[in-house]
Amino acid sequence: MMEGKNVNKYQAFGDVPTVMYVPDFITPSEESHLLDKVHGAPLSKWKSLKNRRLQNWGGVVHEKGLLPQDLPPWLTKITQRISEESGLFPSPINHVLINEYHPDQGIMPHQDGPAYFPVVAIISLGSPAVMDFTPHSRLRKCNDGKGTDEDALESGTNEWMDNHHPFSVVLMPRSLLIFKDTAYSDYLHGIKDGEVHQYEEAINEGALINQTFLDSEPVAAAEVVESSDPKVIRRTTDRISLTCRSVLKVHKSLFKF
Ligand SMILES: O=C(O)CCC(=O)C(=O)O
Ligand SMILES: [Fe+2]
Repeated sequence: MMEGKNVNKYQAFGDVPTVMYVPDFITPSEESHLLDKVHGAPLSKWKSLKNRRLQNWGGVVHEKGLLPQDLPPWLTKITQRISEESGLFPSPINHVLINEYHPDQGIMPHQDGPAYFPVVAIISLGSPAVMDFTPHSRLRKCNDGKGTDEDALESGTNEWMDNHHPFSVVLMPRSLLIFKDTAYSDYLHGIKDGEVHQYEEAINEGALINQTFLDSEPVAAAEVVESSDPKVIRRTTDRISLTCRSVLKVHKSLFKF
């Protein structure tokens, strides 16, 4: 696979080599443009779930592959850039899920489905949030084989095999997060409900220093507090994320499934 031309921007983190975070991947005006496009989509494009809304672009993902639909130009522009710069996608990004979260909404810890190539690129817009990664329950020490991921998350006192440990990434607006390989296969990822997200364990803390976040529009309604108890306060602005992935198996017609 070819290395991306800006591969040095795609810094991995210490013992979590399969997570990359690029602050300010897009400019404030690109952010506004993307937000306008997301909000300009027809209302019928939104699917409401219990705890968030989403738009599905690129077609319908089935267990066996993708029944494709062309991505609109405003999405191909950004996905081509991610693909070219990172050099991590084996084929064009052909699927984008757009999630919208109110400040008190999150997403349950989960793993992405088997239909996707195991590299995920997430662009964040609007309010910041903290994404938590938790090792899969099969990686617990003394695993009796019966533990569920819910058990693992609830007990909090788990010991993990090897160097698998829970960690978090602060997702600032305009940033790009990429996770792949081990982070994709051995961890669940999720975002807590609630307007305040702690981030003591954030692996990208260094990348947050000098963020011009508080000065920038249109997201001044949220705040990153650096103290002995660092946290992200989400306040009034929604967070919109673009989850960009490749589905390798593409079906030309429904009959070929
Ligand atoms: O909103 C995000 O950053 C994460 C979304 C996600 O994990 C997903 O759609 O599978
Ligand atoms: Fe996900």
